[in-house]
Amino acid sequence: MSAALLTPAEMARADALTIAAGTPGILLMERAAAAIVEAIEAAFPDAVRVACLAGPGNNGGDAWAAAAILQRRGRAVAVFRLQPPEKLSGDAAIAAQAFGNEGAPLAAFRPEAFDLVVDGLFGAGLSRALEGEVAGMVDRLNADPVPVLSIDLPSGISGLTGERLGMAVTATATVTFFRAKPGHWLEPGRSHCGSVTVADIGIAPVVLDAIGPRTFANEPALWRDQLRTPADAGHKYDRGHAVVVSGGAAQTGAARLAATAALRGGAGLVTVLSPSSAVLVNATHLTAVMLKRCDDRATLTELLGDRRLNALVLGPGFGVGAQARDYAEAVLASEARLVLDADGITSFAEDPAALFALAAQAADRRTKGEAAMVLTPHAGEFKRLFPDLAAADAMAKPETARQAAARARSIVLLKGRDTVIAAPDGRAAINTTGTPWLATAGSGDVLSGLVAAALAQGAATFEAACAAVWMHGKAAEMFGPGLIAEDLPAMLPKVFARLAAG
Ligand SMILES: NC(=O)C1=CN([C@@H]2O[C@H](COP(=O)(O)OP(=O)(O)OC[C@H]3O[C@@H](n4cnc5c(N)ncnc54)[C@H](O)[C@@H]3O)[C@@H](O)[C@H]2O)[C@@H](O)CC1
Ligand SMILES: Nc1ncnc2c1ncn2[C@@H]1O[C@H](COP(=O)(O)OP(=O)(O)O)[C@@H](O)[C@H]1O
Ligand SMILES: [K+]
Repeated sequence: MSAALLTPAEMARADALTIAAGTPGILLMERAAAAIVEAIEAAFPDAVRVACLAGPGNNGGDAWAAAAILQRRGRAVAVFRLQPPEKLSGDAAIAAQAFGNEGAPLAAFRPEAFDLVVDGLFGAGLSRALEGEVAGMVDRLNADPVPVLSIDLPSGISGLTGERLGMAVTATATVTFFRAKPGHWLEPGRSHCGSVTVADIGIAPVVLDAIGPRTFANEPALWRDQLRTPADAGHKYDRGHAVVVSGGAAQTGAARLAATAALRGGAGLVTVLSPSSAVLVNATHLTAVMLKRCDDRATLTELLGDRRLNALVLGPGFGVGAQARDYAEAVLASEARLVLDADGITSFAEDPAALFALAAQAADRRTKGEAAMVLTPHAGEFKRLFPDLAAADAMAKPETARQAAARARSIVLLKGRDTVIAAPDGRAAINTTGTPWLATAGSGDVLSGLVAAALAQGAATFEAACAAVWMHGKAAEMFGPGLIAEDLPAMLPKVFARLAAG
């Protein structure tokens, strides 16, 4: 549960359960303020003139409380507030009254007069778009180079969806409490947060049992126990046999990228299935990856009769059409799990329901109805299978992916900077790794191969997809600038070493 993300409503429940169990709200606020000050001391030790912007709710209360501590520690603190202390209520009123002066109206705030700005305007309670005086002020603040530390969330960012409600603060750093929120990881929220620190304010993790969060940060804690390391006396077949289907002679590179990634990702064996027309070109480029001829569905079905071939990638460079549909049907009728990507997805654009019915039958045959297919669309491909969900602008990305997964009875891995992986049972994970250098031809093919590697090695379908996405992003981070798709598989040994180090 350490990877759980809490929606603002769930976080309010965590607060309420903690308060009901005997911790006063003002104590939580004081601890939140102490965590903010600690973050300031670590990141901005030399900031002398500090402005604390205080909104009308408890986010403002945190700002008043932090202002008091900063002042005691010798910083020159000024509070600019939307409401004077006497107009506040609850814990925020207590914190504001304890500060010692009334602060100044927000209109008097000038960013250029400060070394650091603490943004305590709105957090979890943001309920509508920033407008008027506040919107203008945020605009001026964002245009000024002064660093900003946001309390809980950059004001204007929805903790639920990561959306900008009107206008939003662009922070240098954000300190949130107990657990991060989806809006810290979903774009554009993620880009507004700067570095995110999650502070312990004494909320007991046991409250999560009552809350039952369904959204997670995609971190190793979510899937580490599903990954296998080769056993001392292990055999290559213990690590599964991944299969990648190649396109015709002019489109073979994508399959080979996926195949290399599957092998580096730990599958014991990897075979490229190639149409006759492309066998020669594939043969010239493959070494550890094996090659087999396959020109029709009957051959594929026969090959999959060997149950050791347990995970298959279909789609990269394959071509859109009836043969892709036929092959997908053959794989979903077998015991192997399917990663359907790129052209494989597009081939079902005219009849997504047919694909979903095949996936449902395959899931029904598996233990506990576990998904037998991972769909790996980018936004454009997603729209082809789920046009109505893609059009529902107001829906948060995890919710969109979750509804798609339920409909397709499959794991849906919706790519982008904030890739989301969702399962039919409602779990959704937001990825935490990656760099914009991943936006390069062929990087999606590598990802498909990595998913197949984790499936081949026996990971549960949701966890396999999550692990692959994390490792793919981590490989890009560790490689750094200048990345092309070929570099990703080569980085995997370092990614595994990082994972092993904890
Ligand atoms: N006791 C607790 O429950 C704790 C709460 N904490 C803090 O409390 C915050 C949540 O507090 P609240 O629920 O009071 O919510 P906020 O302080 O985030 O905002 C709620 C207030 O802002 C107003 N508002 C919302 N959107 C607006 C807009 N666009 N323009 C103008 N006014 C707007 C609302 O009417 C309400 O008065 C968290 O973000 C966190 O910083 C922390 O102190 C930890 C403990
Ligand atoms: N700006 C970005 N930041 C981080 N990751 C990105 C970004 N843009 C794309 N990606 C990732 O790069 C990969 C691209 O996949 P895809 O769109 O299928 O490309 P291709 O078809 O060229 O292989 C996905 O894993 C996606 O999440
Ligand atoms: K804030």
